[in-house]
Amino acid sequence: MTSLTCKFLPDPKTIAVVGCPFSGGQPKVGVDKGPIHLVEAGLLTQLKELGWNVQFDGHHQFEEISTADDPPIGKLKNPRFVSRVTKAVAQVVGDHAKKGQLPLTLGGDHSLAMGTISGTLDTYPDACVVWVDAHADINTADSTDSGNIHGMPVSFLMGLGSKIPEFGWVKSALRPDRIVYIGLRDVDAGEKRILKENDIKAFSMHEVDKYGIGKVVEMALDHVNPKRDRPIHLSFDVDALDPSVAPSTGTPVRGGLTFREGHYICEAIYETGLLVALDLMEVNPSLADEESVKQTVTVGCSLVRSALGETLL
Ligand SMILES: NC(=[NH2+])NCCC[C@H](N)C(=O)O
Ligand SMILES: [Mn+2]
Ligand SMILES: [Mn+2]
Repeated sequence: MTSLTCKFLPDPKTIAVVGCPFSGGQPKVGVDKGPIHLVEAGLLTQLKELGWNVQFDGHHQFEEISTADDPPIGKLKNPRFVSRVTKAVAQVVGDHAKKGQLPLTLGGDHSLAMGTISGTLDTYPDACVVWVDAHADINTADSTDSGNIHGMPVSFLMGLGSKIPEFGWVKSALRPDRIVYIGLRDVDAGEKRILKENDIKAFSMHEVDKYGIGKVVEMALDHVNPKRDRPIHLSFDVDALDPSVAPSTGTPVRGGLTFREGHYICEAIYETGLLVALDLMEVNPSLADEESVKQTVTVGCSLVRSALGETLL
């Protein structure tokens, strides 16, 4: 058994698995089945084998807070449902973090990160976020074309754009200099402007090609965590990986991270000993054939293991 290094967590080191079968932040059915497939693939046992105490309260049921009457607010789709679900997730993640546990949130679509990161920052105001994704997910209510809220959680967390009363519970707790992106390659024109205006650090696939993943992760951490003393929230959208590696996801974009580049990021974050929360989002087992689903779920489990202490040697 390995000895787990996580400076902010008391012994026994405990993971609280937060299963979030939720798809309201985007239009494709099936992403709500992601967490069920990840757990059924044996993820909880795999984490126990790494030496973690694993607590799983079952998948959260959000049906009771869904609402039949949820017309768009401006362009935003399912705004009330997304707000209620992410608010509940913020509470659960925050409660686990305050108990000294490491919340592992299994999505579900990436709008859930509005909740997970709120819960983290509520517990660790000094935390920084490493966001691994093909997309920046920083559209505002004004800049979005699609109206899909999974493309907007970062702007909501920063308090950018027009205020939507329904999301009034979200504090503007995320500072632009406390997030760094890795893997971007499909960023909307409005998002590019928002990233520039707010001076947000991003390492796109161009930088991954240019410097290599080792250097990129080092530069990313130098930016958000120069003294390596802040807690880290890692939010991993599986579509950061190339579609040849993780095909079953709602918005695949070619030219993504290789299998090893994705795992390297997770390993390097674990090695800091500063990880306090982890999201794995956007696994959609209803898209693609059976073999591709299995491949995507398997790679999702192994990314999580890498971020939680699995080493190659
Ligand atoms: N979490 C994701 N997969 N996000 C994709 C977002 C795509 C696009 N930028 C949008 O705002 O609709
Ligand atoms: Mn994405
Ligand atoms: Mn995303």
